[in-house]
Amino acid sequence: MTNAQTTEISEPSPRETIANLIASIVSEPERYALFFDIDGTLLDLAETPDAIKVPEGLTDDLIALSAHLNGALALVTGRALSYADTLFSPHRFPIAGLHGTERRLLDGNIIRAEPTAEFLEVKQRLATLPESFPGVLVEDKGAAVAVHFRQVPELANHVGEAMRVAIAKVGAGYTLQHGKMVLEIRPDNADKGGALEAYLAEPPFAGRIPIAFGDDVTDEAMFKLVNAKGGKSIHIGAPTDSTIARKRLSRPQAVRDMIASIVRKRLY
Ligand SMILES: O=P(O)(O)OC[C@H]1O[C@H](O[C@H]2O[C@H](CO)[C@@H](O)[C@H](O)[C@H]2O)[C@H](O)[C@@H](O)[C@@H]1O
Repeated sequence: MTNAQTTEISEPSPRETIANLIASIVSEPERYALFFDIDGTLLDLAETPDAIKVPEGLTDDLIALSAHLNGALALVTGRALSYADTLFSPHRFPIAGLHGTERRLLDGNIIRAEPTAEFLEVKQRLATLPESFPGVLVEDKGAAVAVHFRQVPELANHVGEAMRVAIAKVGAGYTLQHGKMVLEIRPDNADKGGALEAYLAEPPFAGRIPIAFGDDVTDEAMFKLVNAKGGKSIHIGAPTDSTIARKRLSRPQAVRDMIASIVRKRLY
């Protein structure tokens, strides 16, 4: 699906520009709730899952932005919640992990689907996939498993076939999640849209206009929910990317610049 409605917000537009979105968040923080995807949105993509870098200053800027919004800032990621926590340690943001299928509540408790015996067995078998397909990387995320082929794109079809067989064996309660150079098996109890909806039902998010930033297929569920609620959906990527988001930023650096700009402006 080509998105003819996506507008480049880094360039002036008659309706809304990145500058006036920043100005609104600076002057009326109580109106907005911000939701950020991590890989490809806050952070630049890397060759392997563990090679990502959190740029200096980003955690402090996110903490300041969160304080400005009275805490209405959440990370909604495909990463395991526990891993995402380590990226921004020691601060603990509200986080929904594994594509929205696990979520930390206000009281600190985490809701998550318990892995089935079938899933655990299949995960164990998938761990041996690199023996047959060198270069393929298996990421064990606890209640989900990702198989990456970024370093061996020529093996995409083989990974696809292996994952179709795997998901059939896992059976009920799981779904095959597509992503950037990756295929994952994750619980089907929720998605990123469901996670946003749950956040928007509780303080400090309730009653606010959602603004969601994301770059990947899994973020489309967030954009759908945000669009339905009259919020702002912002896709990170090229104008030709397929998305239902209504705004665009070109790359993670532009997201980080936007965050830094809000944080600096609110000080004056
Ligand atoms: O929802 P996100 O926060 O964007 O997480 C999506 C997946 O991100 C990671 O994989 C992606 O980023 C890697 C590091 O840059 C890259 O090597 C890989 O090709 C990308 O698919 C993460 O490893 C996955 O578990 C997340 O689901």
